[in-house]
This record gives sequence, C-alpha cells and structure tokens, in this order.
Amino acid sequence: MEPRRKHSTSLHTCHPCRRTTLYRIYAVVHTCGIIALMYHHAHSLVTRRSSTLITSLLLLSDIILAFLWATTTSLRLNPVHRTEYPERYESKPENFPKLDVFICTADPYKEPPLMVANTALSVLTYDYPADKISVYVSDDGGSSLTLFALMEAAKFSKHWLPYCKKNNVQDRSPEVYFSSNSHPKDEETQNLKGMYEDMKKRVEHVVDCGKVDSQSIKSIQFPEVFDLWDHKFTLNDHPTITKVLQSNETEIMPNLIYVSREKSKVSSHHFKAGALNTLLRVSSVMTNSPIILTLDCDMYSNDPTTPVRALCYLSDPKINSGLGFVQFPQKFQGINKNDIYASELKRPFDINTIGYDGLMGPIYMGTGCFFNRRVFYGPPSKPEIDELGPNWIADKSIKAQDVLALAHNVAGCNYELNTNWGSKIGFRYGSLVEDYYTGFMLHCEGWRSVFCSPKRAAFYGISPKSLVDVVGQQKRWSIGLLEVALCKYSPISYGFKSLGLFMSLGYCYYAFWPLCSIPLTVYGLLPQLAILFEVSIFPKASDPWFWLYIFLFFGSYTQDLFDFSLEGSTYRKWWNDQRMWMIRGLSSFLFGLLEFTLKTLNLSTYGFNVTSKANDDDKQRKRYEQEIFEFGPSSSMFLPMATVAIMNLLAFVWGIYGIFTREEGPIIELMLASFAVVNCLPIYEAMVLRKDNGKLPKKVSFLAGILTFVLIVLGYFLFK
Ligand SMILES: O=c1ccn([C@@H]2O[C@H](COP(=O)(O)OP(=O)(O)O[C@H]3O[C@H](CO)[C@@H](O)[C@H](O)[C@H]3O)[C@@H](O)[C@H]2O)c(=O)[nH]1
Ligand SMILES: [Mn+2]
Repeated sequence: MEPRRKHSTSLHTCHPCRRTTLYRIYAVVHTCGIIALMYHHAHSLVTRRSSTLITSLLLLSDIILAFLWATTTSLRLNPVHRTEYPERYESKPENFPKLDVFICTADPYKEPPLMVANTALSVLTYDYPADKISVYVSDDGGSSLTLFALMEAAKFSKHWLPYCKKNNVQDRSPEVYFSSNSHPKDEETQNLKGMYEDMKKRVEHVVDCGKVDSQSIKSIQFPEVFDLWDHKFTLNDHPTITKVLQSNETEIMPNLIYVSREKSKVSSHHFKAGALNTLLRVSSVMTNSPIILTLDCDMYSNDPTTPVRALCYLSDPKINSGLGFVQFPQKFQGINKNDIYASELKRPFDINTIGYDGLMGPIYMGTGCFFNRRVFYGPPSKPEIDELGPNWIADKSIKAQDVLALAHNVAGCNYELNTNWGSKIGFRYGSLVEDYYTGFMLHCEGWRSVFCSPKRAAFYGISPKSLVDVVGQQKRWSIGLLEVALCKYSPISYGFKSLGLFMSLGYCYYAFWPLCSIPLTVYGLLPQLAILFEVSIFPKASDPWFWLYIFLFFGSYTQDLFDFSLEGSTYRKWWNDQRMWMIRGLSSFLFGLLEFTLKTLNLSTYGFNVTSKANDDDKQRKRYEQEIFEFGPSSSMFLPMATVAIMNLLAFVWGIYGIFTREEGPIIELMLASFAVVNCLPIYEAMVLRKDNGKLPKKVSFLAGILTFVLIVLGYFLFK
C-alpha cells in the first residue's frame, strides 16, 4: 500500500526510455567500427596507398565525424521522459509564488507589435493568481509602436482576462482564439471580438503610419510618454524608458511594465543577454519574484496551466534545492506537412533534450524556460549580494517614486561597468547564443534542470519560412556556438572538469556542430572528383574494408531514423531533416566558420541579426505550403551547395557510364554521389525547371558552374 500512496501524491514522475539497453550495446559495436576505421586510415597513411593529401583529408573528416558521433551518443545513453501532474498541485492562491515574465522584442518591423501584444496577453491571462504575475517587456527596438500596442493590450486585458477565466478558454492569445472557428457565437463573445478587431485596427494603423499620430494618442491613458520620442531619439542612442502600464495595486490584474533600456553608441549592449539582464535588475527592484519565465516575443502561451506544471518541479522539496530551470520545448506554428526546412528542430529540441534530461538536465533554449531567480546570483552555496539580490523583499508600490527612480537607474547603459553582470551574475555575455552559453555556465556551477514537455504544447513560436532566413538564423547560431567552443570556458576543457564526460560531450554536440561542414565538404567533392578521374579512394567491393564503410554509414543513418520515429516523427520528416543537415553544413555552418575566423583575425565584425517574423508575400507563403524550396533572394550562402549539386550530378552520370565500361567500379564513391543527387533533386529543379521568384537565382547557378570547373581543374592536379 505504502509505495502506491506515495506515488499518487507525487507531482511528477520520470521514466527511462525502453531503447536504452539496445542503444548502449550498439554504441559499443559502433565504437569498435570507428576504431577499425582509424586503424585503416593510419595504415593507408603509412603504406601510402593513395596520395597523402587525400588520405589526410579523409582522416580529418572521419575524426570530426567520429567526434560528433561520440557527442550524439552520449545523449543516447540515458534518455528519460517525464510526466507532471498539475492537478495534484494544491496551494491556496495566496501561497502561490510570485512570477515575473520577461518578453524580449527588438524590431517593430520584423516583430510586429500586434504579435508582441498577443504574446503578452497570452501570459497575462495565465491560470494563476492574477496579482502574482508581472509581465516585463524589453523593447530593444525602442519603438513607440510597440509601446502603443502594449498600452492597447493592457486595456484589452481587462475584458479578456475575466472572459477567459469565466469560459475556461484554452487559446489565450486573442488572435488565435478569434481566428479559429471554434469559439462560441454568443453576444458576449461577439462584443469582445469586435473590441479586439478595433484594437487590431488601431495598432496596425500606427504601424502603417510609422508613428503614434495625434489621432491614436487620444485613445490611450498615458499620452505624455510619447513625447520622449523627440528628434534626438534614435535606435542606438536614447534614454531609458520604463512605464508601468498596468498594476495590481489598483485592480486585481497582473502588472505590465514596458522597459526600453538606455542605449548609447559608445557602450556595448550585448544584444538579448543585455536586455534580459536589464529586466533582471528592473524586476528585482519592482517585484523580485522567485520564479522567472523568459519568452521571445513570438512565443505565445498555448496552455494556461503551464506555470503550475513548472511549479510541479520547482516547488518539489525533493529536487528544488539544486534545480535551476525548467525548460519547455520550442514548438512552432504553421510548419508545412513534411517540414521541408527541418524547422521543427526535432533533434535539438526533442531527441537530444530527453538525452540531456537523463544526465544533468536540458540546455537552456532561450525561450519557454522557468528559472529559479536564485541561479543568476552565483553557485548554490555562495553568499549573495543584497541590494539587487534574490532575497530582497520588494514590498513597496511599483509606482513609488524611489522604486521607479532606481528601476530607471539600473536600466542605464553604464550601470554594468565594473560589475559582475554578464560574467558571474545574470545572463552571460560573449556569445551570440546567450541561451546555450548561460545554461552551460549554470550547469557548470552545479545547477540542474528539467525538461517539461506536456502533450498540449505549452508555447508556440514562429519559425523562418524561407531558406535564406533559415540558413541565416543558423549561421548566427554557428558563430555563437564557436564563440563558446573556443573561449576559456569551452565545454571540452572547462566543461569536462565541471560536468564530467557525458554531459560535457553533450554540450560539445552543439559547440562543435559547425565543424560538420568540413567532412560534408570533403565527402561532397572528393569522391566525386575521384569518379571523374577514374581513381578510387575507398576500398573496392572485393576488399573486406568495404563492409566497414557500409556498416558505419547504414548504422548511423538507421539509428538517426530510429531516434526520429521513436520520438513520434515520420519517415518523410526524417528524410527532410537529414537533407537539411547537408544544406546547413554547406551554408550556415560553413559561412559561420568563415565569419568566425575572420572575426577572430579582426578582419570583420558581426551582430545579432533578428529573424523576421512578418511575412506578407502571399506567393511565397503558398510555395511554402506546397513544400517548394525557396531560394530567392540571391545569396552567396547558396553557392557551395549549388556547386556540390552540380559536381555530384556530373560524377553520378560519369560513374553510371563507367559501370558498363570498366571492370570494378568505385562502388562507395558512386553510392555517395547517388545519395547526394537524390538529396539535391529540389536544387536541380530550382536551377533549370522553375520560373517563379523562389527559383535559384541565375547568378548563383552560373557562379556554381564556374566554381565546379575550377575544382575539376584542381582535381586534375590532385589525381593525375
Ligand atoms: O539585440 C537583441 C536581439 C534580439 N533580441 C530578442 O531575442 C529574441 C530571439 O531573436 P530571434 O531573431 O527570434 O532569434 P532566433 O534564432 O529565432 O532565437 C533563438 O536563438 C536565440 C539565440 O541566438 C535565442 O535567444 C532565442 O531564444 C532562440 O529562440 C527575440 O525575441 C528578439 O526580440 C533582443 O531582445 N535584443
Ligand atoms: Mn525566434
């Protein structure tokens, strides 16, 4: 009896995956295969079976692939699934912990203010005591349009919140609720819908005008704030603006606070990490809630019970003393049926995450994450600082003069000079992937985390819908990851000491991700050139080593497919994902590696290029729905993949021809070329058959042709 009773009161459970034993056995077998392969390479190098340059390139590629394989494998050793039981969380409303929600936005044109307002509304209406929630919006775009939209959101929330609670609405983003057809058609709903439509019109009107005009100002509560946007105000140079748009002191509503931190051209603002640290300080002065939720402005809440789910872990005395954060997966709305751009990011956001969860816990993914505020102030045992520290009791009115003055002061751009912000406290600076880096440093300090992935998605975001945007986004990630890989806190050295072998290898999975561009380039060009010059660089079918290659190749791909299907994906999605791996390898990762190297040599700089969430091109949207690749507008990022596509086609044709004319053809080489050709079908189509705006620009195809020719000439010297 006893254990069962205990079971039924616990707030969460954890189940290891059934595949674990099989995966561990396979890991040992595959490792032996890799060792044999390394021996084979070493042997060829010593006996000089083919040119040293070729063998070295293959060896280098295989070392990188083997290392990346080891990193994925460490995440396959102990995958776990968790379930939490929010219905068992029993607490009086007055005992719920306070919750601060941070929403980041940075550009009113790439991130439409109406979307930001909807995100805010979806969390303002959480199933949670309203007076315990404070929503802080950081606007790095310093935009009066965003502020206006939030003022409208505050007004609307006074009707929206009671309506949602009364009718137990599940979709609490009004845009989602009113655009679906499932809402009731009664009078109350119709009135509210009308109100929302009016608000939408007003917000879209100011966005169209590009400013809050005198007509619009009349409809709002604090017209005087807009005077701050005078002629001196620019995106990179403006004073702090903090405005309490709604407060729980005057009504039983959540607090809503707008913050646009001070910007100046002479001081570095550290992109999103800087924005989050500003919110950490401002919220610390105003409410200092023990729990913090970070959200990107495109990630609206899809489930009002989410905070209670997070509390199932954060409030459990058995685990909460070292628990740093509870991460929810990133899910996206509007992805096409077979997910041609692998936008679901199934491997990073699901498959790997359950692997981390069985070790020390998932990495921080930048959004949809509930933190214990305490983690931002040093390791669990270290003494704390008090003024802005986690134990400060913020019991004054958030509208009190001194509170506002202090909040204003800590949002200033010089506030962090000579402090530990960004290095030892807060979100960490120095990488374009501040989320990955911050989570890593927290794990190194000894904090743990938990992955919470309920059936009904907790949040929905927007993912880029054209290939340029997808590869551009991942180029930024690649640069950020390399910054971590090569800093003094690299997961491979510092991480190994603090986290142990498997968790640090798990972190290396991302840090060294961009390196896969090297083997992909080698395997995409070298065997193909070998076919063209009728040389073989891999063992022939009669050689026993041939079977080792076959085993390693099919073994890795099969396991990858297994991972996908066991986590509920389809065969087609997996196929598209592996294709995108190659595309990213020849674009995002390659260019990321290049830009990072140039930056390290002080030859160029880079910044945080915000991904666009707006999409007004109907034709493009249609093509996306029909799963047609979008290659426009012209970008040099497509050049390597177009070159590889042409080269493989040539090699494929030549190789097939060779089968009939030569004795023992180069089977592995030809297999690689055929595999690449099948993967490249959409590229050939975009090069020659398509006429629409998403086709591969002529310029890119032409340059790729020239590049292929140059490579063949170089190949001549290499192989003859
Ligand atoms: O100077 C900046 C730049 C960006 N942002 C915000 O950062 C968020 C993420 O930017 P986005 O362009 O959407 O980047 P993604 O690549 O889609 O974001 C992923 O990768 C980022 C790190 O590169 C993480 O911060 C995100 O949480 C994660 O979803 C957005 O809310 C932006 O408003 C700022 O607040 N200030
Ligand atoms: Mn985003």
